[in-house]
Amino acid sequence: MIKLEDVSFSYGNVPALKNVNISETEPIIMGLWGRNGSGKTTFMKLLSGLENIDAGSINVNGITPYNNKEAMNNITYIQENHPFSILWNVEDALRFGALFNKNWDGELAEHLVTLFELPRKKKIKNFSKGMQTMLQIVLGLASKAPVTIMDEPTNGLDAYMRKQFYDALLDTYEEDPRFIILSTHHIDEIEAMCEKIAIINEQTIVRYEETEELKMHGILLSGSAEAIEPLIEGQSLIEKRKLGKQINVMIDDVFTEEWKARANKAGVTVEKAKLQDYLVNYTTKKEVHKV
Ligand SMILES: Nc1ncnc2c1ncn2[C@@H]1O[C@H](COP(=O)(O)OP(=O)(O)OP(=O)(O)O)[C@@H](O)[C@H]1O
Repeated sequence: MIKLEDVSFSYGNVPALKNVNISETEPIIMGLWGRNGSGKTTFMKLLSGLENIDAGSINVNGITPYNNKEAMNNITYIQENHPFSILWNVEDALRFGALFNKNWDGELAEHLVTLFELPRKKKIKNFSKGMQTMLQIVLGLASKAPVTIMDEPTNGLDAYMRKQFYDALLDTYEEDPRFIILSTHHIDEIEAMCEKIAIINEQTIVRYEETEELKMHGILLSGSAEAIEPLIEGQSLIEKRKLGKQINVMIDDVFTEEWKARANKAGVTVEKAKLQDYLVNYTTKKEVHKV
């Protein structure tokens, strides 16, 4: 489905991606997580052929996307704040979708517009942030492109609408498996939908793993300095805070029964870190060191 080998890209003199390597052969739902400026948008632009790579090789569903008219038939990229015409309403957007997407599913589009309770005649420019996001989701899912890329698809959605999106995505994916990429800053909002997650940091993909595997990482310990210090010796710490006599640490390791037993024996509180917290610490590495 996608294969990038040693891909690099700069905006003029500004490097945005360096030596990116990632390969996925299955039509899965993939999460793309990274902090601000890490290179997510650039990565999605290269996949969709909006920009050309400077070095390396890129293959998306069998094609090199840049300057390739086949890209339109294979790849849909729904940007955050998609630039809809100021004159358009939902019906105009759907007509546009049908015109430019070979696999357009009009029935699905209608179903999603109803599900998301989008007004058909109101100008899109007067939509709320969440309503615009919902319309972007409609266009992304109804395009039925073999490779569908959606930038921040949960942005502005409330909990109820996120659930609607979640259900709609999984329904259409089950019916028509395809390669779907969802980018986000907030992994909690998409992790339940994604089989695998790619982590982008400092302009490259640093990890690409099964969500379940990634979720096992990050151990939080808190207790007195005397109890904690022997436990963390030799471990890779990605966060360390002192609160009076208490120390809180996050260890970059897999949360196991063995860890629980060790911590309990030492009288130290132990819990699994939230994935979002783990990723933030992993990519900032405020206190990365072997003790
Ligand atoms: N048009 C541009 N011209 C010059 N530099 C750019 C341009 N677009 C992005 N960059 C730079 O490329 C790097 C990667 O940016 P990119 O937009 O891909 O990150 P991002 O992960 O999508 O960020 P965010 O989450 O904040 O949207 C950043 O250093 C950014 O400043």
